[in-house]
Amino acid sequence: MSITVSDVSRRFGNTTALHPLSLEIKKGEMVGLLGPSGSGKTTLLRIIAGLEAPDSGSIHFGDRDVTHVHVRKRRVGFVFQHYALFRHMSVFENVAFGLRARPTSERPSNAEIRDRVQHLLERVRLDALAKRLPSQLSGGQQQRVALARALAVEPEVLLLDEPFGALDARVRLELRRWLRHLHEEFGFTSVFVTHDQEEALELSDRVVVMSNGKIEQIDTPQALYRAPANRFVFSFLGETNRFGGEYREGKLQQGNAWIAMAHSDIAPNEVLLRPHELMLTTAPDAKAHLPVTVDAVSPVGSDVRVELTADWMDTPWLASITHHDFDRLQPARGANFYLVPSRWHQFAPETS
Ligand SMILES: Nc1ncnc2c1ncn2[C@@H]1O[C@H](COP(=O)(O)OP(=O)(O)OP(=O)(O)O)[C@@H](O)[C@H]1O
Repeated sequence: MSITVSDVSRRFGNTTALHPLSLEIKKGEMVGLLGPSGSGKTTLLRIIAGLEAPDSGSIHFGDRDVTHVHVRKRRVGFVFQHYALFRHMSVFENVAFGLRARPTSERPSNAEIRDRVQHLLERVRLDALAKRLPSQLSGGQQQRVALARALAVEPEVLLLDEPFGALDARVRLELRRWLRHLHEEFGFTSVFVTHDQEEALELSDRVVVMSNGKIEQIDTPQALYRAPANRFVFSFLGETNRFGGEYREGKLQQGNAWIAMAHSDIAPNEVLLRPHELMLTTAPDAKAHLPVTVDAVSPVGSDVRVELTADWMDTPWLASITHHDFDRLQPARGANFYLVPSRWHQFAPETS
């Protein structure tokens, strides 16, 4: 089922939660709505679900205009972070609930319900726990029940609002993979809300980046990361170091620091750099003079993250260096080095 959002807007009193925006989600696609708190992600999801009415615009599922169709008749499945399971019902009954609640004419037989629930519980690897109550499950297991419950009614559209928000990092990672597999097996169209960049980039076919009730960019994760449309998208998608200064004599300068570069009309006074685009060295380069002092070192992970300070910075910078360079340079707290950038980025200033 494709979803078409056309010129949808929504205000709450004086707050504009959504400026008129449009979005086309293809059948079978998995789309992540990504943005900072208050950017309008949940409002957009709730309007697609039918839990909230837009002030203007329309929502179509395929050719069907569902703008004024009640949530119960839209045949969407939900998984919300705080959309708790029924506490007094077993895992099995929680998953069966949506089927049993159907009007008699549409309700499957008890045997069919049993088979379908059984199959779903196997898919989420909870068949052994079918008789337990939700309180006897871990948080990750509960979210798997919530997903099975949403899928039991065979929705063509699955909507998820921060579904794994409350879980620890490892369980999150496991559930993400598992959601992706189910998505491919069942072929539904999914829209999920997250403020976690990594989650959006890993799960989505396309990501919708939002800020202040507007869509900043809609693209595949790769295209978003490689070709961000603007400064906001660049900054939001990954850690960013900022060098601000004045352009003089072929260099962008700030205090005793400078980077040699061609003049830029779009952003003459600023460049942005990712942590992995910086090299830590013991001597300055002919193209850049960026003296820094090591403030903290975190050698956990595939790279070593080094936090750096200097008088010429607005806020501390982050460089990520290889373990090999870390062993060679031994950057202890308080030690002085230079940074050599391999690449930088320039964008027009943000307007809002
Ligand atoms: N029921 C409501 N009444 C008043 N204001 C609301 C209501 N729902 C949302 N808003 C406002 O609309 C804006 C968008 O909120 P929304 O919940 O859609 O953002 P979000 O991107 O999902 O944020 P978060 O990640 O914090 O959930 C915010 O400024 C919010 O305060």
